[in-house]
Amino acid sequence: MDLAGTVLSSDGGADRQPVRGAALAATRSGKLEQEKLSGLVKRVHRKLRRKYREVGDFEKIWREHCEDEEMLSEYAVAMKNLADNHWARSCEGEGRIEWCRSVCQEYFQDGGMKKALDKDARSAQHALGLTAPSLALQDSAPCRLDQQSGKIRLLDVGSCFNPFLKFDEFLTVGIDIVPAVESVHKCDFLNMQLQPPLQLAPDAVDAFLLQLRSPIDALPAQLFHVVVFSLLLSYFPSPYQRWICCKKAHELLALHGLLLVITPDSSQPNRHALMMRSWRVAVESLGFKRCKYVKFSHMHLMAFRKVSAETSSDLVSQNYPEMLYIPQDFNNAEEEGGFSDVPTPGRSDFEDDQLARGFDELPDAPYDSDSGESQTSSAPFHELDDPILLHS
Ligand SMILES: C[S@@+](CC[C@H](N)C(=O)[O-])C[C@H]1O[C@@H](n2cnc3c(N)ncnc32)[C@H](O)[C@@H]1O
Repeated sequence: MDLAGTVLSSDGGADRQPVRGAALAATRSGKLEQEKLSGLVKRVHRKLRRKYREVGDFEKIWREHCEDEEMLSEYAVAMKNLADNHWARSCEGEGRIEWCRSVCQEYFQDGGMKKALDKDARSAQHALGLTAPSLALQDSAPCRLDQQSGKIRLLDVGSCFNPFLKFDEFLTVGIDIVPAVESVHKCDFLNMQLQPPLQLAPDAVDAFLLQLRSPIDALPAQLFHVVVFSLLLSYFPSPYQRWICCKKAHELLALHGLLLVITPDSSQPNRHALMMRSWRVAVESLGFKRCKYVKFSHMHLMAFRKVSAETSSDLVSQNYPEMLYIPQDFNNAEEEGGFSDVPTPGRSDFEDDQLARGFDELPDAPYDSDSGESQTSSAPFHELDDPILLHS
């Protein structure tokens, strides 16, 4: 191999060698750029966590964080660049968006919602000891999609570059503290206010969404069929902010709507089984029921149905917000480069029991643990292959 990476061959292909060398060089420089961009994103996450640990006052550090426009703009450009030029080019990174899309199609368009409601009704009958079909089963009319446009109203929180905009079946509202593209509205979801639900016909609700302009400070409750948190919750340095987001999502969703949560984790499926069980309990406590859970190489992907009209937030008897933890919440060594993915304290009997039960949770990729359906027959899901970013 010469200095430019040209490989000598015996088949007279010397004229192809410079091309191959150039391709190798381009791949290498692409990788380097990807690492640089991922590093920038990762540094922003780390800085926020470090400040939270040092200062403790989340309101204060969040205000300062949102005021640092230069840093946030660099972050937004880096995320968009990663999506456009690195993940998209190789199909990496598209997986999570395609997964969200296919879950919505199955649920809203291919009878998934009706199946879920019928199942709920059967379980309720069973619990009451009934055998004959009851009214509940016959009347399980799903929340109707807009009769005019038939579009699925989707709120993408932390949208950055608006990845759902290109899909016709969605009426997408993308929001972000620092939008990377014009179609995303500026909005801090943590501080966004909720208004009473709109009392409008479905087509007027669509018109309302289409006329929204930046910045968005408030949104009416029960407005959306889907809320997406794609790589959002781990942005926050404390479980409490994750909890606030999930609670708000519940309030913003129509009954039977879906919350889709994607969170990074490059470890083996069973490594954080206890953590994912904990997330499930916390999110379900708000009035959701998890209906899908898959683990890709670098992330967990979960779908929760809104099953109760009321948003319950019983913070007294259980410490639900704390249950939305991530390994980095406990990791003090990450700044020194001694990043270890998860704390490893000794376990109590109770924790052992919880851990054992956690293993019941696990999807055996590509198996979907909650629907009980194999995904091998569905369209292939590509996985985000950027452990550098995902370990941030
Ligand atoms: C890791 S990026 C994920 C981008 C995109 N959803 C994806 O899956 O590639 C997290 C995004 O969440 C945004 N974000 C963080 N806190 C937010 C908040 N309180 N309200 C709205 N967006 C927020 C960030 O600005 C950033 O664009």
